[in-house]
Parts: sequence; structure tokens; C-alpha cells
Amino acid sequence: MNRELRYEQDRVNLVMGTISKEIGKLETETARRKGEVIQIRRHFWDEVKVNTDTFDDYLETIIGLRQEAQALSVSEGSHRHASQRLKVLQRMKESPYFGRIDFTESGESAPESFYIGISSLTDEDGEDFLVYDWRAPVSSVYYDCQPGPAEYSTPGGAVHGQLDGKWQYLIRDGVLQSMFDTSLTIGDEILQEVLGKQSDKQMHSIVATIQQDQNRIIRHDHGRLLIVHGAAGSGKTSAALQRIAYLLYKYRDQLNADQIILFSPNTMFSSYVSNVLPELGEENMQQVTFQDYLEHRLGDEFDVETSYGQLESVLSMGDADAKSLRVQSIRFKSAVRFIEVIKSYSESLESSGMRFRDVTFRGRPIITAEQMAERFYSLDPALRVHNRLDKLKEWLLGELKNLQKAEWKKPWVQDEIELLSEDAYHKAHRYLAGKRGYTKEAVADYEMEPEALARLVVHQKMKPHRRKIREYQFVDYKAMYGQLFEEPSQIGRWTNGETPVEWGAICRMTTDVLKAGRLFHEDATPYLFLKELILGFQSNSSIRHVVIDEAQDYSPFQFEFLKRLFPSAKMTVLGDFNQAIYSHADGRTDFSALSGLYGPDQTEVVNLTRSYRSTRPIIEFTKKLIPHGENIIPFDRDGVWPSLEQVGDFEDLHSRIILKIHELRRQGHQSIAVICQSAAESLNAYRSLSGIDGLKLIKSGTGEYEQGTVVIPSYLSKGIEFDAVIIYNASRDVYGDESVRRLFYTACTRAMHILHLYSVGKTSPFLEEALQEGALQV
Ligand SMILES: Nc1ncnc2c1ncn2[C@@H]1O[C@H](COP(=O)(O)OP(=O)(O)OP(=O)(O)O)[C@@H](O)[C@H]1O
Repeated sequence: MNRELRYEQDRVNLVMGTISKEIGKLETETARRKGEVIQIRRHFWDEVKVNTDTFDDYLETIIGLRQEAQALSVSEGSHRHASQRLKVLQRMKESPYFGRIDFTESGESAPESFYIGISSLTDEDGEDFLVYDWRAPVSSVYYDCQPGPAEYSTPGGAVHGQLDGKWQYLIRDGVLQSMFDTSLTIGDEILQEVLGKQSDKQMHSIVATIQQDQNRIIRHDHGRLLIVHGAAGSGKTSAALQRIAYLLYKYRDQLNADQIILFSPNTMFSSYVSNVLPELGEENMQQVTFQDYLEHRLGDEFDVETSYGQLESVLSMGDADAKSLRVQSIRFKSAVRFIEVIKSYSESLESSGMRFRDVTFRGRPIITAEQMAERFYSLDPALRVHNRLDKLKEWLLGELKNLQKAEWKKPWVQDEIELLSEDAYHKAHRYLAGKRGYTKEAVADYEMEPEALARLVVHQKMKPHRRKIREYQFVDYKAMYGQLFEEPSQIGRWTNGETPVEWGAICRMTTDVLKAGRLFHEDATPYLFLKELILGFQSNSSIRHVVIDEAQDYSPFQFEFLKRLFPSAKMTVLGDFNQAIYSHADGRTDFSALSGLYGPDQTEVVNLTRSYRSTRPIIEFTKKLIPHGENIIPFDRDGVWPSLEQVGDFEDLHSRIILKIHELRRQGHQSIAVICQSAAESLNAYRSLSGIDGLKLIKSGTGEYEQGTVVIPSYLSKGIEFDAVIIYNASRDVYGDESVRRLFYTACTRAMHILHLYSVGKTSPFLEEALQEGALQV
């Protein structure tokens, strides 16, 4: 070992010693805190005297409860904090840092060395930093600068100086394996090693090898909207997660993980990425799918088609006319123009067209929809729709009260009283006694008046009606959305006379589906949007950052909706239009439709063109599947070229796939995916290949990504990666239509090390260029 390495190893030893001591202290601390939490939980009620006899007793009880809850929350918080720090230190024990910069600040005569790791560490006195957190201001120099003049920003202003050198360390279990002068490019050697590994069940953080353009995304900190358009495998998801960790660090006094929300394509993806933040000692942000949100908001009203359901339906349509109609419907209803239609339509409701539902009581309408419409339009037209609805609501509640007065003498009330259970009777007695001022002890003295009981019975009977009115269930949103499609020519009012091609047929199709109680996926957001415009938006102001991954799959309509839903949030949008798999994105190649969302001053676009996931030969091949693929730059990792086997029939196909999987397993590949176009094709493939041991079928409901050998539909493989990918049938029959090119590209770009394609019969035209240019072995 040369002198320099020995010096560095000694330093590693010193840092490791400090880490071990801190771990020791923290282990004692976490055990103590844990004991404290258990103790408080166990004796929670012992410490609180529950007494509600008098108001003062009641108040004392509440105060006692609150104090105990506070003590519990403080102890739990300290325990959580200590455990998180412990986890980080345990990771640092394997590798305390990964980088170093030698930086001479202007005015200083000698450089200072800054060692960079996943978290900060000071010496035992807490005075000197042994390791700087990768998110500390000075660490940006490591990711951003080349030797020479350099600067970094701090809350107190920019710090200028000279970067004298930049080093990378590979430390395993406290032993320095190697160090590289990485002054010019960060991490080629270490990146090679990281990327050459087998894929994992879960995504990992990339702190040690963040690249300069990715760092721009991570540290971006101005404007409301950051758009990242990047090639498959360029690190969009990774950068987004690192960005969240960065924001949590930078704004640790003002921001917590609950105020950040990540929109994922599906729950399997959510589980796949859920490890990155905890690995860095941060709590996970909230994760949701747009589909879950739709289901949550609309599931009670409709059978809502999922995005995958929509995709499957388009993929499986044999009738070309029906398919074209559906695709046109999807495109029109997802576009910016339709947002304007819905807005104008909702404005038009101010003067006419509001639809209501009869309020019925005991099976007969007591206030009809027509009466409500009449009342609504008799209100001051200067009032906004939702204000008029408020007034209508008050009127309805008043009407209900009047009705209550009229009802109590009716015979049905006596019938109900006779049918009251003993328990219900006693409850009513207690309740009325309380209202008459009888104390608990004197309840038995109260003699219930029959009239009071009758009124109470009617009041109770009307409870659900009052609730429905308070929830505005008297507004018939369904009818109002349906009304938009009742008379096809009316849309011209809101589109300057232009009517979309086939609009009449789209209207008929939509009306039929709505009548059947279903809602097409493309109608779900517009429907919700209309509902919110009518009633006022239900927004969530506590969310400060919204991160949308696989954003090419969201329609402009959905973005507009999300913007209104989270009015106080900044948005980070990550996507790749070459992987846009839904019909609404056809023809779109970038996020320009989003430029109007917050305006150009608030919007920044970053392009990532370097791709890391796959070996160079795989990227060279996949580049040839898409327009302008030549712009994608592969990270130079060697590997075998993708290969293609044409087979005569499915029997032959299955026996070859089985042999291939055995071969791949023998070579040590642990995650192998047989990627099919659709769910239907996946099911067939799975049944035919079920002899392979441990084979799993991934379906749209699969919640957790399990590693191994899987059969998976192309659209579900988004965002995930596999050591080896087998394209089940890259034939003209399956991938012949231009509309599935992006789906095909998405499937092929999932491969890290090996990509093998089969084709039953004629091959897909998407492969022609690759075949001609020798980027695919046959
Ligand atoms: N700077 C980096 N250092 C190490 N690994 C990286 C880096 N950038 C990306 N990777 C790796 O490349 C792979 C692809 O990254 P990621 O999934 O974030 O890309 P993506 O752009 O979201 O891909 P896609 O759009 O295809 O889903 C992952 O294995 C990730 O760990």
C-alpha cells in the first residue's frame, strides 16, 4: 500500500471509530427511548384521572390526556429520530464516505479537504466535520464543478474559490478498496461497477455517482414547475427521489415528508421505489396513483375504468372503426381544448342547465328537481354557482324542517313508535330527558310526552336526508356531465363552431356508457373537474411538493386538475414521450402542453440524454426503435448485443423460451422478465410456460414487485428494470401498428444486461432499422 493509500486508510479507521462510538451511544439511547414509549403507552390511562362529572373535572381530564399524549409523541419522535440516525450510521459503517473535494476558499492560502458521504458526521467534540452530507451546500462542488475556479451557494451567499482536486473512494466494510482521481468525470469506474451489478428487488439511492445534469434536477430550487424529459434509463426516477431527500434536508425546519406527494404509475412501482429515502435516513413521502385518487373520489358513483383497462380495451379492439372512435374520444377528452369546453359549459350553467335530483321521503318526492331548478335560477344571478347552491341547500334544509312539523301527526309515525326496540325506546327517553334538563340520576323521573317522541322519530327518519342535502347530493352531476353529450351540435358553442370529427358517435358512445353506470377513464377527470367547478375545488394546501413520475402518461387535463388540487405545491414532472403508452399522447413528443400551466417564468425544462440502465449494445439497439433516438447517449458499459429468433409456431416459441430461461438462470441472472404486449397475451404466455419453476404472473393488481422470473404486460413493466428481458413475441401481428411503437420501446428498454426477442412469423416493422444496421443479432 502506498503512503497516500495508507494515510487514507488511517483516516477511514479514525472515522470508523467515531461512527462506532456514535452507534454505541445511539443504541443505548434508542433502547432507553423505546422503554420510555412502552412505559408511557402501558401506563397511559394510569396517569389520567377520567372524571366528567363537572365541567372542571372534564377540563382536567382533557388537559391530563393532552399532556400524556404530548409526552408520548415527544418520546416516539425522539425514538424515531434516533433509530433513523442509527440506520444511517450503520450504513456509513460499511462506507463512511464516497468522495472528497480539495477546495481553497478565496482569501485562504491552503486547500481544505471535504469528505462527502450519505450523512454528516462530526468529531467527538462536535467541532470538525469528518464527513459532509451529500446535500450540504459545499457538496454541490463535488457534483457540479471541474478543477479550477468554483463556487457554491449557501444561505449566506455564494462562496468562491478554487477546486484543486476531486476524488472518489470505494470503501467496503471499512476497508479502502480503491480511490480515483475523478477530476474530469465523476464515477466512470464506480458507475461501471454499480451499473454492472444484478438488478435488485428495490431501487437504491445513487448519491455516490450523481451526474452533473441529474444534480441540476436534484438541487433545482426556483419556479413552480420543473419538467424533466429524459431518455429511458436516464435516471429520472432516481433523480426525483434524490431531489426529495435533498428538499427534506435543505428545508428540514419547514418541510416534512407528509407534505410531499409522489404520483406513481402503479402500486408495484410504489413498492419498488419505497426503499430509497429510508436508505438515506429520510422518511418516505406519500405515494399515490392517480387511479387510486379517481377511485376514492368516484368509486361510489360509478364503475370507473382504470387507465390499464382503457389501454387493454384499445389494444384488444378488433374492429378498426370502433377502435378509431375510442381513440378519438380519448384524445379529444384528454386535451387542453376539452378543459376549455368544460370550463365554458360550467359557466353556461350559471344561466341554464343545472340539473338536480328529487328529494324523496318515504318513497315520494317532497321537493322535485324542477322546483330546485326554479329556486336556483330565481336566486341573484350575480352569485356564483356554488354560492347559489349554498343558498339552495339552506332552503332545502328549511323545507325539510317544515315537512318535519307536518309529518309527526301522521299514522306512519305511530307505527314506527310501536316498532321501536326496547333499546331505541330507552335511548329516546334518555335523550329527551336530557333535553328537558333532567340530570343523569333523575332520568327515571321523566315522563316522556308522546308528541316529543313522535317529533323525535320524524327527526331521526330525516337524518339521512339532511346529511345528503348537506353533502350536496341533490345536485345531479351525472346528468349534467351526460347533458354535455345529449345534443352533439351544442359543443360548437364552446369550440368556436368547430365540432370534432365523429363527435356525434362519441356522444352516443359516452351516453350509453354513462347510462350503464360506468365511466370511461378519459371521462373520469373531466367529470371530476366539472363537479369541482360547480361546487368549488376541494384542494389540499398542506402539500408543498408534488412529484409526478411517468408524467407522459398524464393528460393535460389531469395536470390542470392536479394544479388546482394542490394550489400551494411546486411540481416536478418527469417523463419520456418515447414511452407514452396511452392513446391520448399520440402525436405529442414533449411537455410543451404544460408550458401554460404556471407560465414560462415559473417553468424550467431539463433534458437528460444519457442513459444508464442498459449496456451500450442494448441502448444502441433501442435507439433505433424510435424517432430521434440518435440523441440518446449510452453510458459506455459493454455487453452482448440483443438477439432475435424467428420461430414457426407457439409450441416452438414456448420450448425455446423455456430453454432460454434455464440458460439465463445458469448464467446467474436473477431477475428475468418475459414481457408481453397485453394482459391477455401475458396470461396465455404464463399458462404455456407454467412448467418453469417459480414463474410468476404480474397483473395490474399486483401490489409488490417480487424478483425472480416473471411474465409481465409491457405497460406494467414501466419504471422497473430486469437483468434479462425476453420479448415474448416481437412479431408484425403484435407490434405492427404504429400506435404500439412506444409500448414496444418501453418493453425493450427494461433490460439491463441481456435482451432477447422472439417472433412468431414475420417480425415487427419497428425492427427494420436495427436489423439493417446490425444492431440486432439474428
Ligand atoms: N448517476 C447514477 N448513478 C448510478 N446509477 C444510476 C445513475 N443514474 C441512473 N442510474 C441507474 O440507472 C437505472 C435507471 O434509472 P431510473 O429508473 O431512475 O431511470 P428512468 O429515467 O426513470 O428510467 P425509465 O424512464 O426507463 O423508467 C437505475 O438502475 C439507476 O439506479
